[in-house]
Amino acid sequence: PPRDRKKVKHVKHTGNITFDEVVDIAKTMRPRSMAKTMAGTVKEILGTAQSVGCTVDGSNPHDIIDKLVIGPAGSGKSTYCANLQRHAEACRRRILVANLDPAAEHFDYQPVADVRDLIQVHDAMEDSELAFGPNGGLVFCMDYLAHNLDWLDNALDAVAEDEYLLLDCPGQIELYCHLPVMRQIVDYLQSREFRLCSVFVLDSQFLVDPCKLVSGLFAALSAMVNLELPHVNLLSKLDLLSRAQKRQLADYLEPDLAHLLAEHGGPLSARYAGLNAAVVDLIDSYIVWCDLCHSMLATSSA
Ligand SMILES: Nc1nc2c(ncn2[C@@H]2O[C@H](COP(=O)(O)OP(=O)(O)OP(=O)(O)O)[C@@H](O)[C@H]2O)c(=O)[nH]1
Repeated sequence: PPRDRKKVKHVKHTGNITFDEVVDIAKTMRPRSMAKTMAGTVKEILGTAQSVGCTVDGSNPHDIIDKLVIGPAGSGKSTYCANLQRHAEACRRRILVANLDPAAEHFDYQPVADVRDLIQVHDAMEDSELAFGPNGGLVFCMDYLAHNLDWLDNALDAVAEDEYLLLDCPGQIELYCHLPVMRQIVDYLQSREFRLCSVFVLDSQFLVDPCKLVSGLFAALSAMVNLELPHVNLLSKLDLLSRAQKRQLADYLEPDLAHLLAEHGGPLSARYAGLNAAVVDLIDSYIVWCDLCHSMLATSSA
């Protein structure tokens, strides 16, 4: 509100802005921001909104405390959940993890709920009538869960309102990109007052090759559009990057994609210049570049 700054103190802001407005403000403030990346500037703006009492899309910026951990197979979702739970324990805090992967064979966290108590992928594969293969079996199991969501509700009954919950999801990328099942689960959890955001775990190998980078970001983008949740991209396995790749990483965290594709997109890049320009435009319009990095090996994390 307009005010005389010298006379009117302790003004309470009760406004609301949309997340798109936060991103627009971050773009304007970027040259003055101390953050290394655009995502950092967005966080600065969110922090300011929080401190002046302004909500974002109707929620307090700190309100999101349940994370749907998604991403391609083997990208490190379960490892991230286990590490976060261990880290919380070391800080004398509590993070609960629920396993939503009916095909999980091993994970290193103590689950508060485990979908395998409802159905396992082997059930769908070994049933002589169903006789699914591993991928079809997993989709069948997730569909079964979506039709039995009261089970999930009961299993998560122990989770108090202000507790921090991670949902470790399966690695089949089609569940997030075009099948309706994860969206049904998300909608149900939101109707039960879970305040969700999605964490899309992406192997950092994706980030040091421009073509793989585009394909990884497209997968992340389609999950973001399909689930319509606040979305964070998280890079895993940084310890597996070579020294040279680690040096390159900074360029890829906030890249000039058009330049990267033109320089390193392979022999076809000139022929597909128009398509590449459209791809770059689409990604630039929707993705706030990721700067959250994670490594299983704490000593070599970036
Ligand atoms: N070196 C290294 N290995 C990792 C890291 N994170 C995960 N891994 C390894 O990558 C493999 C897959 O990790 P998971 O955490 O099971 O991956 P996931 O995404 O849960 O896998 P799915 O549930 O099968 O999709 C395991 O062998 C992990 O030990 C990391 O930061 N560094």
